[in-house]
Amino acid sequence: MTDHRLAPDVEETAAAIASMEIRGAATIAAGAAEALATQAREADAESPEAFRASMRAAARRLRETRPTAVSLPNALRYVLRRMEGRSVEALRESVTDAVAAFVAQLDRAQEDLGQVGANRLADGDTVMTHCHSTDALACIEAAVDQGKHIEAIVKETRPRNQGHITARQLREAGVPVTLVVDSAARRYLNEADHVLVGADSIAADGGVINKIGTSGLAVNARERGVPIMTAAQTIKLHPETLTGHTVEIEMRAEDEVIAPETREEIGEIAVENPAFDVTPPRYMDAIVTEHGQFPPESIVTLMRELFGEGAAEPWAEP
Ligand SMILES: O=P(O)(O)OC[C@H]1O[C@H](OP(=O)(O)O)[C@H](O)[C@@H]1O
Repeated sequence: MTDHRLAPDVEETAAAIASMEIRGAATIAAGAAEALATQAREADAESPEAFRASMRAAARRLRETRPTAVSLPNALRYVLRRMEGRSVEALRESVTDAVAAFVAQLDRAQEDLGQVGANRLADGDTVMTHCHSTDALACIEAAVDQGKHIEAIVKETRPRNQGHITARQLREAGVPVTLVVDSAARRYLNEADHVLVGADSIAADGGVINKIGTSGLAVNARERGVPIMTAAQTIKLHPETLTGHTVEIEMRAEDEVIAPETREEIGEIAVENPAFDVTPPRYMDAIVTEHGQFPPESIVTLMRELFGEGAAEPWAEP
């Protein structure tokens, strides 16, 4: 492998993230970090500069896969900022150490926020979920571990039906599950004590960027008086929003919404498939992180503390 060539694992991981075989903000972050570790191990760069260039190229390839979950650039930034050393060997080691530290931190953060989220749930509660979020599931699983009986109403989450993954994992955790179509959510809010969702990005104003349908669910939950929380480890905090940038919402392929043959039968129509939406902070009761729970409007203080150094792009060509 020469200097700028990407390790096959980087290409494979990038393709898997784009196709959503690897999906979910935290899982994407871990997958991307691990691909950087493989790049570091397999790069046969002859000079430190060539090694650095090959790491930047790998990070650029991973960065371009999906635009919305900020955990991806945050992971790449975490690793590249810790790349240091005067020799290729030293650089290599700094990258693999950074990746190991990053992945350990992700796991720890999820465990810690799970405890915080679990404390908000009471024995006998029914929780409504949307999409599939490992951070959100950590809260329910921790509540079950605390000995609480929790039941779940799981929205299927069109078009990709990640609700099926949630349903399976909750069943494995011993949680009784009722699966409903997305449009049944308001009706079933009558039976829910909490709505619990994950996040792909959290903006500085406390806006929660999560799977499409979250904002409508939040408005309905508020109308019904059901509290809604988002479980989001701090890797989901979006540093660019500190300086007024907005979060790009991914538009996915039209054939995720309608099969080409069916569309053909209908005739000339437009189809749009945004993957995410933004829930304004006033409709969200709490953001649960590994540092405790926050009212959405105050998340900016944590963001400044953890990401105040800005959103530089260490993968850019110098
Ligand atoms: O990090 P965790 O909590 O696992 O997932 C966070 C979010 O990532 C998912 O996006 P997608 O399915 O990749 O589009 C969902 O929107 C979910 O709430």
